[in-house]
Amino acid sequence: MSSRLKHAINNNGHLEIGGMDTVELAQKYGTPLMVYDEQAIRERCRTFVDAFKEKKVKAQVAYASKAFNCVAICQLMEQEGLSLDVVSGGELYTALQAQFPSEKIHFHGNNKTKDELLLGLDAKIGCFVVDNFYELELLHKLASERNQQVNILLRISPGVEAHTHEYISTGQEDSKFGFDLASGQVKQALAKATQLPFYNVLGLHAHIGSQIFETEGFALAIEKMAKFLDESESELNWELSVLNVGGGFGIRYNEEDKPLAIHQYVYAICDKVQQLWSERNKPMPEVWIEPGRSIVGDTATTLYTVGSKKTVPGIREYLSIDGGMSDNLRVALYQAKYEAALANKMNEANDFTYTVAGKLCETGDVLIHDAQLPEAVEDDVLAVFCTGAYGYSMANNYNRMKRPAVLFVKDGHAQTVIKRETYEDIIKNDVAIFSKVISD
Ligand SMILES: Cc1ncc(COP(=O)(O)O)c(C=O)c1O
Ligand SMILES: N[C@@H](CCCC[NH3+])C(=O)O
Repeated sequence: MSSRLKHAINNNGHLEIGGMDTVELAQKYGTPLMVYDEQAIRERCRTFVDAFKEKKVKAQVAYASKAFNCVAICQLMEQEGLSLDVVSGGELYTALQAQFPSEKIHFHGNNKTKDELLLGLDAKIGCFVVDNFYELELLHKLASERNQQVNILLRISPGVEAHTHEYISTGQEDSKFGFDLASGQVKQALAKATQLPFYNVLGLHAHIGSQIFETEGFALAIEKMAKFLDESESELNWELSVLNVGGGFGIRYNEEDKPLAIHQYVYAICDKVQQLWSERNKPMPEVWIEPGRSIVGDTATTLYTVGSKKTVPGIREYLSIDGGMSDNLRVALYQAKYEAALANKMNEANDFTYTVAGKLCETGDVLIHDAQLPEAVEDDVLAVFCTGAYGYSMANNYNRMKRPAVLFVKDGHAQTVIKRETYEDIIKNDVAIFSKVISD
């Protein structure tokens, strides 16, 4: 299969990641196991940052931590000099526990609760991305009660539909996110926000969707924002200093996916802003972006152990593994397609076709529909590639499954960054309704 990704294979014919034999990792740490190539994450971060430097555009690259959030990844992002996008109290709390610099945290969400807003205010985070009129009022009320000045961006819904799965497209008019541009809500919100004394309105934010393979959608959203600013900046006596164009840069999960290189997305965004702002005769704003998937997506591989097989004569052969939709919901949710290999048989021919099924009690719990693999037997190690984004972060305890362990590997060294859940973890919030007295 020439179109497959190239993988490192060691002398034992085993898949290697970060200088580690994945079959040995599976034996030592158990499965399902998520293995992140730490160096690859760092390289993705640097590519984004360097691309802006090459274009000489002042920028903030904020890692969209919803893609994968834990203390270790927040620490890594700080080391790489990135900012952080959070969308909930839980993500914010994790970042703060990791001692991520709060002034580089941006807080998103279409229904941040009062408690979450207070957590952000207490931490003096860098910026709130205000999503709607309710939040515009509420956040200002809370800020004024504390006599605290806050930076905000207004999230707009620019009316640009990214060509992606319906559920991960967010910039269209009919969206739960942001102030609608076409109907005048953005102007109304901006007029209000710029009058409110505890707000420092930095600029606008638009995110058009996820897993995007072209740059036209970003250019269109930027054009729409520039046009809007032409019509409203002077009227409101306000000037935008930050333009946040969100994330959504695509990655290659399988041979159907044809993403651009990271720097091509960044160059296209910078070129468009530079062109329009020079036409507008205005100083360049800071450009902020929020990549999630394109930083971590292709840097992790999930290892599973092969168990039962079932042949449906003349139809298919099921190969079952010890995880499934509890550690990777994306297939059931978006019909996502993944590639896989047998980590212990990397040099064997892929002569067999299997339907890789999870172990959850759900017919739709299939991870790969037609996986081309060597003949698989029990205890083989199945490696599913590109599971780094929205894998662990959407993992769940359906069927009271334990969420997997997560490792960072680098230079022949493995580090646990999230421990495997235990059965004790599974019942830790359960409250018994009576105590059973055991008599002998
Ligand atoms: C507001 C916002 N920013 C950033 C992202 C990150 O997107 P991606 O992981 O596709 O880069 C998302 C998710 O789609 C989002 O909703
Ligand atoms: N969770 C989604 C994308 C949503 C991104 C957040 N707006 C995925 O796995 O592709």
